[in-house]
This record gives sequence, structure tokens and C-alpha cells, in this order.
Amino acid sequence: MKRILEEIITYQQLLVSLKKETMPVEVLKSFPGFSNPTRSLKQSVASSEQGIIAEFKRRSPSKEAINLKADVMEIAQSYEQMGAAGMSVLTNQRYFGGSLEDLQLAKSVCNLPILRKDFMVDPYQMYEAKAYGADAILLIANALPSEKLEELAVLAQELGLEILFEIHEAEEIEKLASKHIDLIGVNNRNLSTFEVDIQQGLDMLPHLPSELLKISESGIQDTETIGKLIEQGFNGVLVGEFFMKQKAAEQNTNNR
Ligand SMILES: O=C(O)c1ccccc1NCC(=O)[C@H](O)[C@H](O)COP(=O)(O)O
Repeated sequence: MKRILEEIITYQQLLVSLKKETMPVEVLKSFPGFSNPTRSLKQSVASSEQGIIAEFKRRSPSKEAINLKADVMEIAQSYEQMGAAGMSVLTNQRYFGGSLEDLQLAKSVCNLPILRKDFMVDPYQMYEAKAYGADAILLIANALPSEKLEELAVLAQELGLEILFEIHEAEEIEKLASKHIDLIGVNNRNLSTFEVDIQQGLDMLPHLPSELLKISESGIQDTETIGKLIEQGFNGVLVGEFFMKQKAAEQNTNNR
């Protein structure tokens, strides 16, 4: 079976080449948001008790429908009210039902730093992230060679975007120099098998550079697990499905 990550990366490369034709970088640079100052996700996580990065996620390759009817503006405001340190917005349409417009709307209705959670493969996407209002971007260690990760990281930093560098295995930390990393994310989900192992993430803690803020990502399904991860040394958590399902349940109750 072709790994989903490889499939997504191939798709992204094709998508970016089409977008470059329809919306050149020069046009992205003229977006009003392009020159906005960055809201620091790093500072917000560092100064928050549980460093919660709450994700907007309608569906996913592993779960299909999560909350298909979700309203991004309502959810952004509720994440801010519940005390999240930041918001992650999946901007990939095909696999997650998200969009850059979701990101733009989220940014416009709350004061949270916004992470563009997508599969970044090309410098063009850094300009796009900035134009639509992202404060931080994701770089996935397993998705690209070191040279490409560095190229994207350098440009992101030039544009004032912070970097969440995601790893699944401890050795992957070596793929990008610490000077380019604002937050290190340990993905508890294996992107080939979709298996989630929170303990494997916890076991990696002693191997991570002490100076970096550490985020536990994926598969977190209750508040007890959030507490345990923070108690054991993570500075924050990135949670999607659990919060989005809660929001769907609240919506159903309100509609009755
Ligand atoms: O969520 C998936 O099924 C998925 C599959 C393949 C690549 C990436 C995937 N997720 C992206 C994410 O990073 C998660 O949405 C994020 O860590 C939150 O996870 P969760 O709390 O389990 O929704």
C-alpha cells in the first residue's frame, strides 16, 4: 500500500504548481495580511499552563468525518474562550476538508496565534501562509529531505513565521538545526499505519533538546491525558478530534 504521506506530498506538489500559475507570489505579497505582525505561538505556549493548541479539523484520512458542519469562526472564538494558547487550522481540502479561507476567518475573529497545519513542500506555501494570516507553519521531518526542510525553514523565518517541527522518531530531530525550530512536535500517530501510541511520545522526551518547547501531538482523547503529558515534561499539546467532537456534540444539543 502506498503510504498516505507519500500520496499527500505528491498531491501537494501538483497543487502548488497549479496555484503558482493562478496566484503568483507577487499577488500573495499584496494581501493585506502579508505585512501583519506575528502573534507568537512560542511565547503563548511558554506562558500558558497547559500550552493547548486546539485544532480545527473537519475530517482526516484516519477518521473520515469528525465534524463536517463545523463553523470555523464559532470554533475559533470558543477555543479562545476556553483558554487555548493557539489554534491549528488544517488548510488541506482534499484530505482534511480545510482551506486557507478557514485560516483567514479564524485569524479575523480571535486573538490566538494561528498555526497553518498542512504539508509544506514548496517555498510558495510560505508566502501563502503569510498572506492568509498564519503565524506559524508545520514542517514534518518525515516528509522531506534535510536540505528542503532547511530551505523552507529559512524562508519561513525571513517572513516572520514560527516553525513547529514535527517528528515521530527521536532520530528525526537531526534533520533540522535547532536554530530553525520554535517548537518541536512529537506526533503520537504513525502516519503510515495511523496507529497512535502516546507512551512512545512520552518515551522520546529525554531524547529531545532541553532548550526547545515540546508539544505532544495527535490521538489525545481526554483531559487526563493532557494533564499527564504536561506533568511528565511536555510544554503543550496539539488536540484536534477530541475538541472537534465535543463541539459537534454541543451543537447537536443546542439544535434540539
Ligand atoms: O489525522 C490524521 O488522520 C492524519 C493522517 C495523515 C497525516 C496527518 C494526519 N493528521 C494531521 C495532524 O497533525 C492531526 O490532525 C493533529 O495532530 C491532531 O490529531 P488528533 O488530535 O488526533 O485529531
